Amino acid sequence: MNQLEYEKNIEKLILWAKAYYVFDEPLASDEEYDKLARLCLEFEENNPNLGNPNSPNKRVGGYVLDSFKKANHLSRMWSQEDIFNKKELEDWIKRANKNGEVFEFFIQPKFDGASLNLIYENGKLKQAITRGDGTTGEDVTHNALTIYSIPLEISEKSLLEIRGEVVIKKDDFEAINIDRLKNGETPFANPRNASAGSLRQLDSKITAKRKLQFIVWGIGENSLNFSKTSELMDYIFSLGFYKAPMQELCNTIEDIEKIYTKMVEKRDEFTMLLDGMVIKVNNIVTQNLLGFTQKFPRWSCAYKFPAIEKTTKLKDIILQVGRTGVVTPVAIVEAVEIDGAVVERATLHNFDEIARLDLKIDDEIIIIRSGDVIPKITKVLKDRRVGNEKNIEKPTLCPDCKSELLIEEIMIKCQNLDCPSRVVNSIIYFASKSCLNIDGLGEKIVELLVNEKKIYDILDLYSLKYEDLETLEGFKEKKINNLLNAIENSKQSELYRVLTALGIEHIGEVASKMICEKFGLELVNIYYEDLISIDGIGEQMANSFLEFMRVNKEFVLKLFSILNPLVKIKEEAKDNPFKNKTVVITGTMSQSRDKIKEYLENLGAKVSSSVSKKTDFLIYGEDAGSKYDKALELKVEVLSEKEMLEKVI
Ligand SMILES: NC(=O)c1ccc[n+]([C@@H]2O[C@H](COP(=O)([O-])OP(=O)(O)OC[C@H]3O[C@@H](n4cnc5c(N)ncnc54)[C@H](O)[C@@H]3O)[C@@H](O)[C@H]2O)c1
Ligand SMILES: [Zn+2]
Repeated sequence: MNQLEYEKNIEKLILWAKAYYVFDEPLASDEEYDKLARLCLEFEENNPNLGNPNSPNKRVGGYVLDSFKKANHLSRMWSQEDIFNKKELEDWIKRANKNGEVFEFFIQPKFDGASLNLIYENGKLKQAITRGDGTTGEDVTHNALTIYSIPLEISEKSLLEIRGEVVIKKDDFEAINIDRLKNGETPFANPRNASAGSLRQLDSKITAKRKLQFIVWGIGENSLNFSKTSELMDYIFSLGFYKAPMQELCNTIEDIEKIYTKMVEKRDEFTMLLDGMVIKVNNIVTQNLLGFTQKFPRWSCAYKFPAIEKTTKLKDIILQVGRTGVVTPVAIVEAVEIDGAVVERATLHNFDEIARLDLKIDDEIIIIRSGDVIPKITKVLKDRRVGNEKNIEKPTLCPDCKSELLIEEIMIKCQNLDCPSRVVNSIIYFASKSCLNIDGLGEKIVELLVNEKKIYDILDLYSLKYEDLETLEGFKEKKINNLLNAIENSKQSELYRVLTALGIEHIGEVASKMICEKFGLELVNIYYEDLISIDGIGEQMANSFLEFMRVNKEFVLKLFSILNPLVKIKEEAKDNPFKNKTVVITGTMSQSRDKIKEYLENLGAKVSSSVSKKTDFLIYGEDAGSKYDKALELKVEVLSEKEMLEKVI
């Protein structure tokens, strides 16, 4: 990189940092930002006189929003030096530990959110300030007051700065984005941007709605007397701050690596987003000797996890037709490796999402893949457009059977029941695990059977013969027999599985079970009133079910006669004091609670898990806790296990 390129890159970094820190709307993935920052750092190290004083490598990242009152921290806030692998870990330790002492390390998860400094005076929360540039931040005290995990009062009376991360649960993040979409606002790209954006609101009513959490990770100004960070932190947790899981002590690089591997494995189990772990030298005297660079403590570093967000390019959109005829767009992207997997596709749900993202073919995009969730596009990098990106048009004809598509609000549907894609997908669904569980009848084989015109619908499966399959490529004796056996064995499945397998819109496994338990094979003859009388079946479900039966009754009867499904009708319970009553069970009983639950359900009771005004009885065992108190408060009748049994006899 020459000086001109360096200056250009610094300009870019500053622009990206502003977008990220000030507007909570990144213009790049973290990985791209970190890469560029490192390249610039290399230049700065090789050319100490040419470095730009405003380089993000030389300062703590944040900028302060003008609309807020500014406030100073009592002592400086810092960033963390990033490391990405074992080699960098070894280098960091070598730099920190010049004399080769035995270091003890204190390790904490690094939650990704917004940094916040809380000033407590005389045990009272006095001020809450965002990190800003490390010296001055935004005064967000009014918003901090709405965060339940920030105590307003603590028992420590000396002047104390408590530092932590304001984060948002992954589930709450999804909910906020759904809400923002409804209001026509752009969704946040990730939970970090969502927490930073929610903390920096002028109207604290908005912050209050966002369910922010505060996770303490350290302190600033203080007069506490501890010799180890781990002991200091235990004291801070004892003041009433939330203690995150996995705070660990260790001595060797190998142990640090073990903890790292464990934390990476568990990362998806955390309810909040983690982007690494922070390693701190535990001894506070050593910390003071090591001190700080311009930007971070020399006695700690952030060991980053593999990135789950990457930048790539949208190559194309393909259309998939599901079993119900819904046409779903799928993004085909330039292959990119994310956390060990090569990603080439991302879900898009529907055409509204394409419009909302303002996505065009050839756009550069940020894509996220975390855990087992299907990759998703979180952001279109519009400032990188060059002008020849192509619009994505809504289809009017089915990509498979070419019949005209029906546009139903945000859904686009192929209505042709014989559409090959629909047929294939409905057979795949019919054979799937939660339906008839026909082993060996997966996607590829169903496609082959339909394409080779061996079957046209579900019923044809049951008239397949050895000779039909013999001629197909890859079908040898064993495979043919296994498949035919699996199909034969699916006869006599439970009725509710057969009903579920039909894939009637809005009728899933739970609804199927309820309908089958009540009506058995008579379900083909029932009326609206019959259906709606089942608790849990609403108008939409009833209509969908009846419409399906109106059109497909003959087909269903034929299927029943071939399959001869197993019918289990639940007998109506005899009259008793618990019939049709809502019951809650709490505490330890003479038998397992599941047994008691089953017993009550056989009596016709609905067993619920929480006490409310609608609860008729609370049955309690030993050590009954808050549910018992709540029942008394709501004047719900409470019965011991013995009293319950006496009532029935
Ligand atoms: N995508 C972009 O355009 C863009 C732009 C700027 C910065 N960034 C990203 O932001 C990061 C740099 O930001 P940063 O300087 O705020 O650093 P950082 O967020 O990586 O790390 C420092 C912060 O970590 C937090 N933290 C969490 N747990 C902690 C713990 N246990 N102990 C101490 N601190 C803890 C603190 O708030 C601290 O301020 C980079 O990783 C970069 O990728 C991205
Ligand atoms: Zn079609």
